[in-house]
Amino acid sequence: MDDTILVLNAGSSSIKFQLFSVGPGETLERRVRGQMDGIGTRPRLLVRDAAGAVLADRTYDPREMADASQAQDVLGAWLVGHMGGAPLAVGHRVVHGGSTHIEPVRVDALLVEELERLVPLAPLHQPGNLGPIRSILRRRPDQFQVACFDTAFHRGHPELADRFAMPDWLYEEGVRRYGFHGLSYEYVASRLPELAPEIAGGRVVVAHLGNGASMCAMVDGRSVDSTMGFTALDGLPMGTRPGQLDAGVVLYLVAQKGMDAAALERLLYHESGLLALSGVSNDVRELLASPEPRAKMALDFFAWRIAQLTGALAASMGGIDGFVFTAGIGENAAAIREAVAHRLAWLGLRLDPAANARHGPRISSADAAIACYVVPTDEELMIARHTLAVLRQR
Ligand SMILES: Nc1ncnc2c1ncn2[C@@H]1O[C@H](COP(=O)(O)OP(=O)(O)O)[C@@H](O)[C@H]1O
Ligand SMILES: CC(=O)OP(=O)(O)O
Ligand SMILES: [Mg+2]
Repeated sequence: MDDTILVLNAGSSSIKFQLFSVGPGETLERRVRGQMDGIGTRPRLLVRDAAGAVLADRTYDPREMADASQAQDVLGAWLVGHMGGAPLAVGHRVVHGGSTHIEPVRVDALLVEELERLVPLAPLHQPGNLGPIRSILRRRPDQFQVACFDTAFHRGHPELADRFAMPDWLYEEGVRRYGFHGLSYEYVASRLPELAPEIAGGRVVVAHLGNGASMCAMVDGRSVDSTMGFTALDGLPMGTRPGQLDAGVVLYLVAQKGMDAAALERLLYHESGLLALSGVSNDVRELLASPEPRAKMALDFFAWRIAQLTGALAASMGGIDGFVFTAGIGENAAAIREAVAHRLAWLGLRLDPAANARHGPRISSADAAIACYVVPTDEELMIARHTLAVLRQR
């Protein structure tokens, strides 16, 4: 196992992992790819080898896997049993790096302590990211571990995109628009020169549509704006998060409804979004299959907000040359892509229905003014590249 890199990516609805072997010339070759999802509802562990053959496919009783920390324990046990030894390094996605942590960095106890302070800024993710780091640090203190930050790719934003219109002291203490899904955007940016050379150097909106969803304004492969802000609550509506919200709603809930921080956190991170609008599910697969009018309304709301915020990001870039869909919904839901394109027809986004149905890569029609692509993301590969680089710098 001493030539492998293990990568863990804990998202809001899943824990993904991949095992890579480091080949000659520092190439990374995927050996195993797995995912634990449906945590709390229909927990399922699905693991495949590089050729796609299923290595494990197990479902669990939701009562024995009600939260992410139980899922981590089960996954940890599976990995220990199947990896046959310690990897060269473990790379982790850490959703919030705050204003000080930008570059991927080797993990030590002090770092974990600092990242722990950011838990209130990413309560849905940071605990799930730090749990495995802490547990490996405890069991195998010498294991080389690297933290890669979801906020890093956005740290070069111009001042206007980095600020709220609020007093300076808040900005100074870190109340800024960070942006997230940066590892995904960084990976997409690395793929564009090969997959979409005509837009790679131009102005591109990348839509990362998963259970968490955001969009990035990318100019020449660099992020200049994002729909997410201080936390992963801003911007688009998501599985269980509302997206952009008038701050007056929060004041009203506190002053008139007596909600405390814990109740607000539950409402804003777990009980809003597509789940609340539809009353059916946070999972777009279920919403697409549902006959409920509210499920259709929730999906309309999603597409409408994506279209609206595309206008905002295009304004940040002074125009738009390309649009890229990625992540669970963006890569798989042709109907959502079609609904977004329909609402952006005025901007010149038009799809080729056959290409859209086969999920790309290029899905825009020949007469479209904006080139449109589906680019499957690979946050784990991005993390593995960073992890190897930090390991070699040692
Ligand atoms: N075939 C599909 N059709 C529509 N939506 C899908 C499909 N497959 C996955 N999804 C959506 O993708 C979401 C998960 O995306 P993913 O990027 O893995 O999320 P996260 O990393 O936030 O856990 C699911 O909630 C589901 O709504
Ligand atoms: C930042 C974020 O929302 O991540 P995810 O989509 O993995 O939940
Ligand atoms: Mg994700």
